[in-house]
Amino acid sequence: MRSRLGHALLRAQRIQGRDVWRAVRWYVTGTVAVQAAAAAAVVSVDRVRKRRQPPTGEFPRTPPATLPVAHSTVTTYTFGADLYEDMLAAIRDARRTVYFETFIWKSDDVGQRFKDALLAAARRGVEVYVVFDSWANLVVPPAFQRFPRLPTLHVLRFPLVRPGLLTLNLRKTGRDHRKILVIDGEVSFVGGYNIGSLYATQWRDTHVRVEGPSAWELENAFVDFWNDHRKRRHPQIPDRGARAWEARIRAAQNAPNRLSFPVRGLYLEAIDRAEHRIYITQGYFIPDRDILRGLVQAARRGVEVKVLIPEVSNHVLADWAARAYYTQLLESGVQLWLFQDAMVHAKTMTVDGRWTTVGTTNIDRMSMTGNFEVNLEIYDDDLAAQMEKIFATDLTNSRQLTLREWESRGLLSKIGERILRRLGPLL
Ligand SMILES: O=P(O)(O)OC[C@H](O)CO
Repeated sequence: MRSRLGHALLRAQRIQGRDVWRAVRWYVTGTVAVQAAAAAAVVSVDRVRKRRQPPTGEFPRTPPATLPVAHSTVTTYTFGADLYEDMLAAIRDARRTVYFETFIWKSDDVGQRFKDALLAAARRGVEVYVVFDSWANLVVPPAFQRFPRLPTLHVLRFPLVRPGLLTLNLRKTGRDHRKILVIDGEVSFVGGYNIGSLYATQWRDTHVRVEGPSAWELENAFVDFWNDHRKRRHPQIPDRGARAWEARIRAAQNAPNRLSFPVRGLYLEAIDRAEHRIYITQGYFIPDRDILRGLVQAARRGVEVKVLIPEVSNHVLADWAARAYYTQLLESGVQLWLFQDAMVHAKTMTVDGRWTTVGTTNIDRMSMTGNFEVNLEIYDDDLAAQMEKIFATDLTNSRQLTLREWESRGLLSKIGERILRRLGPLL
């Protein structure tokens, strides 16, 4: 009797277990299908809109400015053509070493000029080290990604497949999202600019050039990455340790292989310290809960918080994922400014006119805790003033999104946002 009851209970449990499992499968499949449909709809509408009304790609420019910072100089760039000319000139002037690292490297005119300049440097005996990300350049013709064999040219294609994704080993995940150029250990560049003709004139981005002892910060960042990821055929670069201990200019490197993500920490710290103002410029702005809370708390304690993002970026899904946070930000008093007519792709922040960061790190999950990134943090009032001047110029090309406008958006948008907000952690 007891065993018959036991069997019946067991069977009932099994049936219930199967039902639960089936319900879970339906829920997951349904959710994914709804998200895929919403994403497809948003992407299609965006394509049509951009075809009908392509962005003009015009925006006010702030000319490059060079300022003394600590014992070095820092030059700010906000227009790609200016930056690329100076980067190419620096490669042409190189005497000993060129370290060049980029996420995207287009095969267009600008990309070809960089390739030619790097090859010319290697041919005249300069040791040239090149790193670029395979995933980011999947659409670039393979022929462009091939280089002649030269004893002074060392090329590292950061691998397409990152095995950690399959083995759940965080150390073996992440894309190389960095953009660095270092010449002879004396001049270095970093910022948001990838390499390509579009970025030369039609995207608003920010890069800096550091000349002097603090150029070492980015040299060291390159050497660390190279030595950690080089193949057996690649020479090791001597890591000479800190030639500059200068606290006013420091590089922070996000490095999944070291389980180290200090750029996120420097953002959180600086936001936490803010007393007067925080100005952020970002191409993709999907803050995690701590950055969001930091900004909300800063605004609530009376800090003027302004976030400048593109009205329409080149990644419409990132735009939609970002919208999930607008209500909370606007309600707490954070100002959202939408850049007009062009993509703004800079990754910068200034706090209280004292502290600046410029680098490659977006405020999104992939950059903050996923990819290899590098940012400079700079404590200097004059540089912060220059960055605030750039920010003010950008605001003249932006419109403020008010809470009232945001709240009056249509029901369809609200539904789309709810569905697409779950993509945030993937971006
Ligand atoms: O990944 P980022 O910030 O360099 O931006 C790259 C662009 O989105 C390319 O589509």
